[in-house]
Amino acid sequence: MSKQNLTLRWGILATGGIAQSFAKDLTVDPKTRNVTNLTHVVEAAASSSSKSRAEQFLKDVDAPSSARAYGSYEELVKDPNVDIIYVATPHSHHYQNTMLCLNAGKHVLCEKAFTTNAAQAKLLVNKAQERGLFLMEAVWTRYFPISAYVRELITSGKLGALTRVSAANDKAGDPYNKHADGKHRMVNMDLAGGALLDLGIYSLTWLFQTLYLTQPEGKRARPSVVGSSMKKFPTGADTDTTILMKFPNGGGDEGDAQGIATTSMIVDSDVDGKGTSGPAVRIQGEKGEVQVWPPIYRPTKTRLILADGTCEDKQWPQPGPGKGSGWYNGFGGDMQPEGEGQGMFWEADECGFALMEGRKEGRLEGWEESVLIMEVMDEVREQNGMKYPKEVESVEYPLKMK
Ligand SMILES: NC(=O)C1=CN([C@@H]2O[C@H](COP(=O)(O)OP(=O)(O)OC[C@H]3O[C@@H](n4cnc5c(N)ncnc54)[C@H](OP(=O)(O)O)[C@@H]3O)[C@@H](O)[C@H]2O)C=CC1
Ligand SMILES: O=C1OC[C@@H](O)[C@H](O)[C@H]1O
Repeated sequence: MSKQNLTLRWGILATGGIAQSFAKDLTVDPKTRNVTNLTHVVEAAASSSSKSRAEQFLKDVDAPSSARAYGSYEELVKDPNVDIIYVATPHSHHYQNTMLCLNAGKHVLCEKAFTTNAAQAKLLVNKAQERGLFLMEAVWTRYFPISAYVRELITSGKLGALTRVSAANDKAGDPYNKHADGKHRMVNMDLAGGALLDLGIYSLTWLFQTLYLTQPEGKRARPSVVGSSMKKFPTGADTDTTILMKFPNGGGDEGDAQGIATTSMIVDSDVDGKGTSGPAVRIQGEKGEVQVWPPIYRPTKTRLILADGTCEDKQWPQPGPGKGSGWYNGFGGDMQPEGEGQGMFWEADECGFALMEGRKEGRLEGWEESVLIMEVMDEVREQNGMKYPKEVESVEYPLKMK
């Protein structure tokens, strides 16, 4: 029987940029997004650096005074009052950290990219299945109302059969000047850096949520990578990646659709930060198209253009008020407009709804799709000779990481 109400007690694993944003978003009143049966609480946080860092984190995110601070992840997963853990470490560590949580019997929301490769992702899924635990990759964008609107335009037939989706997630970070030492997680191979896993995942997300998720469940046809190209930083991490894909039945009865996913940390999809560069996602069907403005991981504007003359702009502000920014993107910069929440609460809500309903997977990106997207990224890396260090791609557990 499903539960009627839930207070979800979160443990935050790691205290970096996105952990701050996520924890602050948990404090946004759920009623501002019409959620009345679910509340979130930051119950505990852990830092691998020190207990005092976790204490400071809890203060910074306005956690209740009863929240516990731990100086190791191992202590956090033993806390009996934590229901679910948000894993907010670099990609390189997701497999080890998530496995630690699952082994301790905790539900997990793990930041994107899910793991460094599909083999690791499959093992996490197997573990969650075996232990009867909830596990979801934190692709927050999927749970936004703007994404629901776009998917509905497709499934209702308003755009007609889809022919092509192109999606660009470009975030100029000036790595050659600012991160030439190669230590920043975006360019550091030891931390599974690179545009593909960090930014390209969102371009793929738009391809998949429009051309794959919209196909009837059980009948979703596996897409293929037709080709790809990469430019690399001296460390070996990709700075620019372009992927061409074919989605069988992505165009419904009309057959295949094409997907073009691009990503860069050299150029920007939103050059002046004001939207002047135009849309970064175009979803094109035989009756018209819908466009999505950058940044495509947190978009707030769409334009629907139909062959019948319709041209409709919509704004999609995030509910709030948020707690100000702790918002950090790969190369710094504050993306959160004043008064708005970041928007990470939608995925947090999904975790709560799933637990109330007894579901183990996310509604809008289940295990099969997360693994499939990792397989696509594996293939693109393979095509371009991009390998992470052995221990980073290892499936051995436990493995002491750098
Ligand atoms: N959804 C979104 O919009 C965003 C998602 N992300 C994702 O979140 C994850 C973390 O990114 P972000 O918060 O920007 O990263 P940060 O570098 O800001 O934070 C990462 C944290 O991980 C912990 N950590 C553990 N081991 C290591 C290690 N060897 N090297 C560095 N840090 C380590 C540290 O916390 P401690 O010392 O406390 O243990 C550190 O503060 C990534 O998966 C990224 O893709 C990032 C930005 C935006
Ligand atoms: O998930 C993310 O979204 C915003 C980006 O700037 C950041 O690098 C990435 O990790």
